[in-house]
Amino acid sequence: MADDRQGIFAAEDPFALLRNWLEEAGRSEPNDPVAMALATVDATGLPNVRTVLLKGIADGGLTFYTNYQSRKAGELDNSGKAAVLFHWKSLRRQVRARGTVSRQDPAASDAYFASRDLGSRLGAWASQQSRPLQDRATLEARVAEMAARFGENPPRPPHWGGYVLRPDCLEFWADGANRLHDRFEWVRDGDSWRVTRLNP
Ligand SMILES: Cc1cc2nc3c(=O)[nH]c(=O)nc-3n(C[C@H](O)[C@H](O)[C@H](O)COP(=O)(O)O)c2cc1C
Ligand SMILES: Cc1ncc(COP(=O)(O)O)c(C=O)c1O
Repeated sequence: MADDRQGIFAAEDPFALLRNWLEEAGRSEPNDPVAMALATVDATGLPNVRTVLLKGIADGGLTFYTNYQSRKAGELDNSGKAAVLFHWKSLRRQVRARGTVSRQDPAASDAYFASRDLGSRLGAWASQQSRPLQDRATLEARVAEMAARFGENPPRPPHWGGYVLRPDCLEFWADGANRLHDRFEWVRDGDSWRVTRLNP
């Protein structure tokens, strides 16, 4: 097969390509260029999806942070699998990735948590993410309680931290005229990647 993967699709590996596209999206998207839809499945196989922010790309993994007692955490821990999707409307491009997922090394989660602003650190203590909440005032009272308990230096809550998604398949898509889009799928093949152009 002729290798016609050039221009915006040219890269040595899919993570370098994703970084390039994220950099472009950072210049053109009005908000949250790192926002990605995170898909999981529940114990019955029913899918679930919500947005999270990508916070790092390293060693073949994509990192995001959340509450370890949330609905998504239950599904991630249970299945060990996930998929993510970026859609940058300003670029008319999308990227998807799927693979295995595991909790991040606690020391790395500590370091990221420490970099967050104080309000968000207290918020992570206060929010029982995905569980019912009686009213807004209850949440605000919990934030005040946590502020009184921890002051300026809250440690990372045991119920909050990172996940690392290690994709074995990523697809890069760019809009084309007449819906004849360009698509390239990268599939892990041992230590390297096999790239296939797909029909639009
Ligand atoms: C742009 C955007 C970014 C978000 N980023 C995160 C995130 O990084 N981590 C997170 O836990 N929730 C994030 N959320 C909230 C989630 O979409 C979701 O509502 C929450 O995590 C609860 O999901 P769950 O009940 O499926 O666990 C974000 C929402 C939006 C719209
Ligand atoms: C509940 C929640 N946790 C985590 C994040 C992302 O991490 P950070 O707040 O550190 O940017 C978001 C971003 O919207 C969020 O809504």
